[in-house]
Amino acid sequence: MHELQSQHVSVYYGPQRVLEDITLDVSARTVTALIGPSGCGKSTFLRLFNRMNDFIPDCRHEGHVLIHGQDIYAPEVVVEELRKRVGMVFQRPNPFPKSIYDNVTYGLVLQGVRTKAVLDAAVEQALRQAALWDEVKDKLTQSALALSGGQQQRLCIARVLAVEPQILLMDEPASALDPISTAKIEELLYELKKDYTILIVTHNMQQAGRVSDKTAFFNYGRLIEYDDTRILFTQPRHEQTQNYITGRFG
Ligand SMILES: Nc1ncnc2c1ncn2[C@@H]1O[C@H](COP(=O)(O)OP(=O)(O)OP(=O)(O)O)[C@@H](O)[C@H]1O
Repeated sequence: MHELQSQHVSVYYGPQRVLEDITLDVSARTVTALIGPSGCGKSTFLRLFNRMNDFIPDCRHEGHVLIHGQDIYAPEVVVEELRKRVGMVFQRPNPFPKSIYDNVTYGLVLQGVRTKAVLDAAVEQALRQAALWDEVKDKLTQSALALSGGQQQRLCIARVLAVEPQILLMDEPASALDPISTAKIEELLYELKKDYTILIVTHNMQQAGRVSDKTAFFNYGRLIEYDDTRILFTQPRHEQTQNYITGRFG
């Protein structure tokens, strides 16, 4: 069974349709890159999977969005439970103005976990998974805001991982980072896909080529092409894809 499915999904902001009839299946434990020119609807598509678009007034969709075959917009779905299963990392690192430790434990504390040994273990595990443990293990009580941008972004990834989601949505997670931090995030994706299904929006073609198994190319709200990354970047079937990946527009 597919982990994520979008079946004939169209999305509207008020009267404006920004995604049109998107059908796409994503397998478990893969990285899928969403690419396309600015404004083509990548972030809107990403946000369907944790129902973040629910926060936007006048945003509505048609069609079905499924996780493990279940329609996540069905009335019986508890959105808070859904968001625990589907973590999200944003373009700019957004740590809370709290200690490194408190950032990582934030979600668990909200869930009612209070046992220090459990929280300690979760902090170490999440920071190791996010490839940050060695850099911060001696300063867990220091403010997260004192970390570098790249470290802050890995901390935000650790914060998401601590609540043990199954799916990670990443909206240009490396766009605000320097090349070394970007390389660390890319290495991390490679490790994380052993356990998680990852959707990542990126404007960086090389990055999409390096990190993803599948790539979906969007243009003007339509899914133009979706294929193995290797094929999409070397033998695209559509002229629009060819023009985009070779830098002729976007
Ligand atoms: N909150 C909103 N209200 C109204 N229109 C919106 C809203 N958010 C996005 N849009 C519009 O929906 C379309 C798709 O936007 P979206 O942010 O999903 O595109 P994107 O491909 O992620 O763009 P970018 O690469 O620039 O981040 C755009 O035309 C945008 O102006």
